[in-house]
Amino acid sequence: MVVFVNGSGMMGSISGDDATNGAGEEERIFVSVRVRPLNSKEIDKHEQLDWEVINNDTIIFKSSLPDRAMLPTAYTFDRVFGCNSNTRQVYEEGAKEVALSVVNGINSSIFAYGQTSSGKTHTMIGITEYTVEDIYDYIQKHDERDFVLKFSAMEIYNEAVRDLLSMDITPLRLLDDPERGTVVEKLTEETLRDKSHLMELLDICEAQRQIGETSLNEASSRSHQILRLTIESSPKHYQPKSNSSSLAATVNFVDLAGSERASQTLSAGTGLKEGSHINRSLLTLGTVIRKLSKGRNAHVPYRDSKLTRILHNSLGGNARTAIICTMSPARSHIEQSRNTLLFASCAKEVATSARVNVVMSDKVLVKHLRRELARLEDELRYVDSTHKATHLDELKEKDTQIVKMEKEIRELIRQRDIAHSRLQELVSSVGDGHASRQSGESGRFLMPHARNLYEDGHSSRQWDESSQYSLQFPSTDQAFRQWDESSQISLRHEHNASEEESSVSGASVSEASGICYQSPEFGISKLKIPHFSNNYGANQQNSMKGGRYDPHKTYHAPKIARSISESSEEQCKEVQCIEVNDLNSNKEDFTLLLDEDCESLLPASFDDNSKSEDEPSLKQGVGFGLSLEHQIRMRQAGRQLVTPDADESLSSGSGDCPVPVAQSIFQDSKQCSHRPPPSSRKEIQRRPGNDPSGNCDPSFTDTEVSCGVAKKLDGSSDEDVKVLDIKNPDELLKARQNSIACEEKLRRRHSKTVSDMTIPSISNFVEELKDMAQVQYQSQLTHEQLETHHSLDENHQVEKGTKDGTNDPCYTPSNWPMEFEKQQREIIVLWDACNVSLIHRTYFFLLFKGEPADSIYMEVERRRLSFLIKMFSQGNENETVSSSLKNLRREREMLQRKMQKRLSSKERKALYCKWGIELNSKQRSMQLSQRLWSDTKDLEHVKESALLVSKLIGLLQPEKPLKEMFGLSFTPQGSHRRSSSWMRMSSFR
Ligand SMILES: Nc1ncnc2c1ncn2[C@@H]1O[C@H](COP(=O)(O)OP(=O)(O)OP(=O)(O)O)[C@@H](O)[C@H]1O
Repeated sequence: MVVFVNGSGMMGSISGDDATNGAGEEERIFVSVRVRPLNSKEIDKHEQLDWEVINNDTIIFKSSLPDRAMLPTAYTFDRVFGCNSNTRQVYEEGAKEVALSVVNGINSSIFAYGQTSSGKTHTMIGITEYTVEDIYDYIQKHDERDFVLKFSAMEIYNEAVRDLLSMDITPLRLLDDPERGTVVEKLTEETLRDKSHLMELLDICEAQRQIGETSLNEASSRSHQILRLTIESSPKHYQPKSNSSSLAATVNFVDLAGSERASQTLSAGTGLKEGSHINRSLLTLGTVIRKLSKGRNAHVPYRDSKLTRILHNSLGGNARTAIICTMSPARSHIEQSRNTLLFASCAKEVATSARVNVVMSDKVLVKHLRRELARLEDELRYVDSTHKATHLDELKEKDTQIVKMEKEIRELIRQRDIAHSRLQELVSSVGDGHASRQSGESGRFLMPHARNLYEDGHSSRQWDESSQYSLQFPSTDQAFRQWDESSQISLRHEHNASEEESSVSGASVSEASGICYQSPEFGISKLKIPHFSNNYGANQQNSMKGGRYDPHKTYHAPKIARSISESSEEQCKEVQCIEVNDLNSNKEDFTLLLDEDCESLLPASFDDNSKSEDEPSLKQGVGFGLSLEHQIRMRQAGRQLVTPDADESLSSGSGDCPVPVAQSIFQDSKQCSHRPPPSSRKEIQRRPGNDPSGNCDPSFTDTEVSCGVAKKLDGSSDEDVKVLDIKNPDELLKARQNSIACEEKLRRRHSKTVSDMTIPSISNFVEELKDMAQVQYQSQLTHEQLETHHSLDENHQVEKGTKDGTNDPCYTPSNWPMEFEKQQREIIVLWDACNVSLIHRTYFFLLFKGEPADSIYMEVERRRLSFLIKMFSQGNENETVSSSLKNLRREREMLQRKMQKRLSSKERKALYCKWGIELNSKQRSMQLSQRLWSDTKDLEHVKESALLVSKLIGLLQPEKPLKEMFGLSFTPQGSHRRSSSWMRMSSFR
């Protein structure tokens, strides 16, 4: 409940927040009785004192009259004041606590009830003054709050409400406000300036009050007077945590008219009417008090009189109430005194529920709202700042997470790079390990497995004699016809193979030995196809277990990638072979390996733009048509050729067949059975010397071949090699028959080159060239050593070598510039005739420009191309040419697409004009692609073709000396080659 006091002084009640006001507790009306002393008239009449205050709360009737014997003798109230009690004491002990509740926001009322001249006015004047004094004293002590005191005064005379602070005697209406209750319309409410101001107003009220002379009181108050003091208070400074409530409460000082009977007042006329109104209000007051004293369920007739209507809240509402009943002790007033005590007794039973009122005037409300607004704004700023702080914290946390993740990513990238580097190291170290462990072991071959190459350096396993082997042999009749028996003996001795088995087809074959043989004519040989038991399917396995190699099937490179994690138990026994028909799947396997582990091996000269959907095989091949494994092997082969074992074994060799050398190569070759497939099945079947029984396949087209140099091993003349008649395939074939191994490799390279659209990196291209040159160099060197070892005419050889330089692997003709041009033109023609890859031509053309050291590379290339010419002339021409043309066409298509990607529109137009292509023609880029390397006689055209191709494939700075860039130098060291030829191998690297 909130008491609202407006500016007009109207009072009412509205619903409020009781929780903030304190729960109202029922409190009985504080009832006290004050007995005044006998006045002069009573003294004069010698009035008997029938009442005696025996203590602070009890008054007794001590009359000795017989008719009064039935009366109660004692009345007990909250407080009883005797004749000697002064008003101060009455205030302090009977009214102060209730009256000062107003400063705490609690409405209060102090009533004075009693018959006329009993001392009501006398008491209430004193109570009012003392209360005012204490209120101002309280205000003075509570300077933390602002107080506003307002005063109003009214009287109810003849049931008319009159404003005692106004000269207007027009009765005031009572209004019923649904929120504030009964309000007195237009009642004057003065805001007090100070205490004196209040005193002045009190004087005015006293002067205004209806006073009449009665028989009992010369200045009898004929009306009910209500003095109303309203106190509003609020804290001076807003303090959110403290009590900042604004309070407003009213204290009513009610001086009732005398409750005597009209007859007692001896009044008549106006006095009678006056008395009837007085009694009506008092009768209603008594009824209300009596009703309230019996409980609140009964109807309380507040509205029966204006007095009870106005004092509704003070009697049965939220106000604290104190009633001071005054009485005369004189026997003559015994009846009125008894009635007063009866009224007091009823009032003592009435309870009210006082509550603290948070009172808001408009001004206070505005002030309060402003303060509340400020508080909310402060809170909003606080919340906003807190929210911002939280948001910033979240951002900081996310930033920290991002930094952490970036760090992890960098770490993962670093680990990946380390893994790649480690992989490369392992690949190299494993290869080296194989080479070093193979030499000098007789009867057993270290059989590396492709998988092991990528595992660790201890992956080499002894060749298991229980394994199934099949052998493949040189692909020409000549190879077998010229087979030297001594080599078979040596091999049998070396590998404990059965002679019977070795003599099959005129060539040594042993299913159990798994050896390779070297033809003295061809300078190399090798081959083994270890058994195919695992990973190749039961049919294949069964077909090979009996030593029967199906000549109608071709086999080639093993699966590498999948083998990395497989059981090592299997690794020494079999090398997986895959039919050529499975080439695609094999490629996928290899791709898998490279994708996962060998990405770092990709040539750096290709940027990301070089990748396209058209070139998914970029990673499928590393190097120029040769596998990574092959490159490793080739390096091993080079080392094997110059190991001390080779020298020691010279004596066991015979003639032109250097067994140790052959063995070295052979052993090495055994590691490399995972090679590309033959070009076709027909090719195998047509090969001379092919054993149709199936025990061996002399074609060994699906085996890895180490390149020897026929001309030096079979003693053929230098001219046979160096002077090529490309118009005479038969002659070419005859001249190259002694280099079958090399041819095989070249053929494989050719096959690989034309069949694989991978753009080889120039670095790998160079590596292979160096391998090739290295083999040739060593072959020549070995041949020279063999001749010396077998006590040939050394002087003659030295003289011959010195004379014509042919004993020097790095021999360069004195007229090399002219010779170079001649060979270059020859090679260009051969490239075109063999449908060699344009990229290969480009690399080669840009690398070798006529320096003396280029001679060996030119020689190698010429041999390779000569071999291809021979291949074309062996009845396989149609198929081989078709295949090479097909791949060349694919390469041109790839280059065409590159034009679209790497060349701007402007550049393309310039090229079309330069190359004589109509700008309005269709498929201009294809036309340009078709014209690349098309004119073999125009060296300028060749050069432009090379430069354009190099640009299309992303070769950086093709004009620069590429040979130096890629370490492709071949430095002859003729003066020391006999004593330290093996050391000179470093010059190839
Ligand atoms: N306790 C008292 N001590 C001394 N004098 C008193 C006391 N009470 C009343 N009087 C005196 O009695 C006279 C009448 O008192 P008062 O006017 O207060 O009576 P009243 O009850 O108000 O009468 P009415 O109802 O007619 O107004 C006054 O002169 C007053 O001074």
